[in-house]
Amino acid sequence: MIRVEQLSKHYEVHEREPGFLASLRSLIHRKHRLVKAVDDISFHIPAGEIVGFLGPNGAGKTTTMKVLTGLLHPTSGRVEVAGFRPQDHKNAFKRRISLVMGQKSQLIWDVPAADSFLVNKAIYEIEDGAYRKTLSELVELLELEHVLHKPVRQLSLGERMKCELAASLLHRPDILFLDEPTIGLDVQMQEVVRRFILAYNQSVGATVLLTSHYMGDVTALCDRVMVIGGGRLLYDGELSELTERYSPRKRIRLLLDESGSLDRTREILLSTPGVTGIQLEEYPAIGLEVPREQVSAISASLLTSLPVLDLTIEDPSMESVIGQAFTEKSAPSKDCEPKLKQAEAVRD
Ligand SMILES: Nc1ncnc2c1ncn2[C@@H]1O[C@H](COP(=O)(O)OP(=O)(O)OP(=O)(O)O)[C@@H](O)[C@H]1O
Repeated sequence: MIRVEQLSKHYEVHEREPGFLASLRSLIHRKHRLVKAVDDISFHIPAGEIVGFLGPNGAGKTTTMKVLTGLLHPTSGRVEVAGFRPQDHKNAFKRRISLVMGQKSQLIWDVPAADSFLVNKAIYEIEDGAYRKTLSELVELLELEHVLHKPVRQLSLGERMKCELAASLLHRPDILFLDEPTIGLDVQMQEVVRRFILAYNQSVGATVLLTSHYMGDVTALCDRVMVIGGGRLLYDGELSELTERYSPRKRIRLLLDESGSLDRTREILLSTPGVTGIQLEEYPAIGLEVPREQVSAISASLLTSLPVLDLTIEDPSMESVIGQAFTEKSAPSKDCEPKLKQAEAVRD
């Protein structure tokens, strides 16, 4: 559905030093610097898949999305989306895709969202029956009934985001590019948007490429992730594998019965092989780290040696996993090199 081969997008930026004289000098001698926003990346996303596109600020995620939707021309490489070259701007292509940018609004600020929807109806030439049917489905799924007729500027961020999603999906695209769709939303609203994306993916069979800094979005929606940094694709594979590779430890949280003594607890933890990162500051709540493959054995042992009221096992945050992936990429070990290279091959 989406095929990207050796895509690069480079910008030549004019650099000017501060100050009046430097401004004058730059009129004659212009200094340029090449910014490799996207640098030789290849991947393939089959129909119906939801893929998380992760990376730090300035990594090249938005640039890639803009190339995939035809907003930017690639400097080099081949891009094919639903059989189209996005840069050809064919109407048939535009009807298949949608780009939702959490940071940018497509709704008209001073009029109700319902009016913006009518504008989209006209742009995409949606016929009346199909429009009414899709609109009523979207209004129900996103619970938009009470906000549809208020001017957009009076809506809360969450209400506006739901209207943005509805506006973007009225033409029932089957390929979605979602750039930070939950940015700034509270936890409850993030959950509503996630559930909606999943429901849309399942009902339309839509292919989704999603960027987000909220790892909750990624873990809830994506089995596969691509990690980009400095314009290069650093990882392309299963989310679970990324977590296992770059985070070989899990966290165990324990809540103990206060009848036990702190000193005795410390002694037991220190004498349990594999336990590190012991946090006792909030005793009787305790945090510790254990090797991933020993998590069951150590949990079982702690349940017998300590007066445990509650035990939870957690994966590390995705931020720390990605941070680790970046550290290793800058100084790759023999072990991680093949996996990182795998990202450079096109997936079948
Ligand atoms: N029009 C442009 N001219 C010059 N450089 C640009 C331009 N657009 C983007 N860049 C640069 O390209 C790089 C990638 O930017 P991009 O917006 O794709 O990053 P991103 O991964 O989406 O980051 P964020 O998470 O902050 O949105 C950045 O270094 C950015 O400054």
